[in-house]
Amino acid sequence: MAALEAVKFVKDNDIIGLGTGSTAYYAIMEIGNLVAKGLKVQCVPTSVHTENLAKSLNIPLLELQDVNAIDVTIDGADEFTTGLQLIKGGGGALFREKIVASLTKMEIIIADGAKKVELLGKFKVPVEVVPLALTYAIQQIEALGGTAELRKKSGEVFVTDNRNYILDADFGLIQDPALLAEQLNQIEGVLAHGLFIGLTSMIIVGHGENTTVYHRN
Ligand SMILES: O=C[C@H](O)[C@H](O)[C@H](O)COP(=O)(O)O
Repeated sequence: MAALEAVKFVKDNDIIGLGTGSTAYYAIMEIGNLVAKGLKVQCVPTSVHTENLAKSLNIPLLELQDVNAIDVTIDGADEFTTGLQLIKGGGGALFREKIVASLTKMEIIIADGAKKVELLGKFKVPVEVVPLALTYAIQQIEALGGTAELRKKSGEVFVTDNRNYILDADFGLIQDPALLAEQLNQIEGVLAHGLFIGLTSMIIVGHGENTTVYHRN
């Protein structure tokens, strides 16, 4: 329901950012339906997985490096506050998602109500790190009071679409996400992290057949 509500903001001739994950999937499927019925949009995927899904639906695509601005992006989140702060990157797509969000005029997050929190941080903060900087980045995260665990999938080190690693960083409940976001940005070798602060226009939360919308103040 949240995905269908979000897709109502998509108009003919828009450039649309396509998020990544099991929630964004529903929005991409709906955009595919509308494109098949004649909607004229061009889309920017936030991951290789989303790119492949969009191609399978014949959704016209643009390369991220060729785009100056994006009208609407629909993406998911791993945690959110009603103040529109997010943790993203549970699926490892955080870097492209952050570039796309930063280029986007209306960033719409769609999520299940169970992801709503008072304070971010129960979900570990994904930090994408250039492999050479792994040990240094772990030291720096520890110096900030966190612990960092190298993400693995099926027993193998998880490698992002950009050929980097993910550290899942635990800082406990985060009192000042904007400050932590800046501190993580200062670590050499960190490409991006999953704290999305000041990037979201609205969050649409699905509850069964109903939705609740949180707007930027
Ligand atoms: O890297 C993945 C993205 O940030 C997703 O938007 C996030 O992990 C939420 O995914 P899902 O909708 O599958 O819970």
